[in-house]
Amino acid sequence: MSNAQGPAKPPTILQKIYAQRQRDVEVAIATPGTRPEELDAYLEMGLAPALTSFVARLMDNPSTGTISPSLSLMAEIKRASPSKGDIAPFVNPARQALLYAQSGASVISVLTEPTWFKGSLVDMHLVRRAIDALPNRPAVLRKEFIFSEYQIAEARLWGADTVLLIVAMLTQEQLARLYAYSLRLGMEPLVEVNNAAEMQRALEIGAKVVGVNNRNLHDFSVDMGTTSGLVDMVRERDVILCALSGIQSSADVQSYKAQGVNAVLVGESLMRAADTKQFIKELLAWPNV
Ligand SMILES: O=C(O)c1ccccc1NCC(=O)[C@H](O)[C@H](O)COP(=O)(O)O
Repeated sequence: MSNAQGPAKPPTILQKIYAQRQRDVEVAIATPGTRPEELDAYLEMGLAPALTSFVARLMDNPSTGTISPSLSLMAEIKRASPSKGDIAPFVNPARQALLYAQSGASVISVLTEPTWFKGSLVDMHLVRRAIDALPNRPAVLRKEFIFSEYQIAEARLWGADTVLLIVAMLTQEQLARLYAYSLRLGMEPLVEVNNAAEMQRALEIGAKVVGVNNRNLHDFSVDMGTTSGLVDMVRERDVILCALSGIQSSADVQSYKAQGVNAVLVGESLMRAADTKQFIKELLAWPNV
């Protein structure tokens, strides 16, 4: 297809995922039992489980209060991805979450997108159930491509403490509206950015937790300097800064720590680790874990 501007560009992976998720949500909202009014009724009945504070949990890790405070870990459950294909398709998310929790993770991120990541709300719910009774349990993040209040209500009902809002996918009006709705349900979102303009948009809505994705979601390229390049924009602000994607070694983590980054989100390298606990021990170098 072409127009006056020349041939139409093929959709990026982010656009493809967004289009598929719109179709998925249309089916869910038309299905008896999961219509929006039913989700609202469950929320009004107080059926969503108790929340833990994402912000408080991110500020707390096994090195908090020591002479060498380090950054916090958001540990991800990731069966597959568009860039890598299958990573750990047969993982038991509940068991993996327990390993993460026992290793000192502050947050457990669960990809719930089914087509490219092979995730689900069932995975997230079972993660929540597995860690629910632990003292000072990690917060649960619904890692999703969110464009509607409906997905945030689903997240809250199925046990999330926070949700991901990807600035690149949303208009500023949508971003502000979804951010406000998430706060109304008691969840401070993780707002994801990939460049200075997106960081500016996140700061404009008053985001308290901002994640810089080192992975460009349009072409899959990973640049670990993406986070470093945006650190100065939040230095004097009351913002928790997180580095997302591509983190594989303690050198990566130490470098972000030195730059003032507060947390790292790690998926693939944790899912591929032969010994998850040992890997986290080496990666984060927290005392007493
Ligand atoms: O991981 C991908 O290939 C991907 C492609 C398109 C959109 C999102 C994608 N990943 C989501 C994430 O942000 C990562 O799962 C997360 O940051 C962890 O990254 P990693 O440690 O590199 O697995």
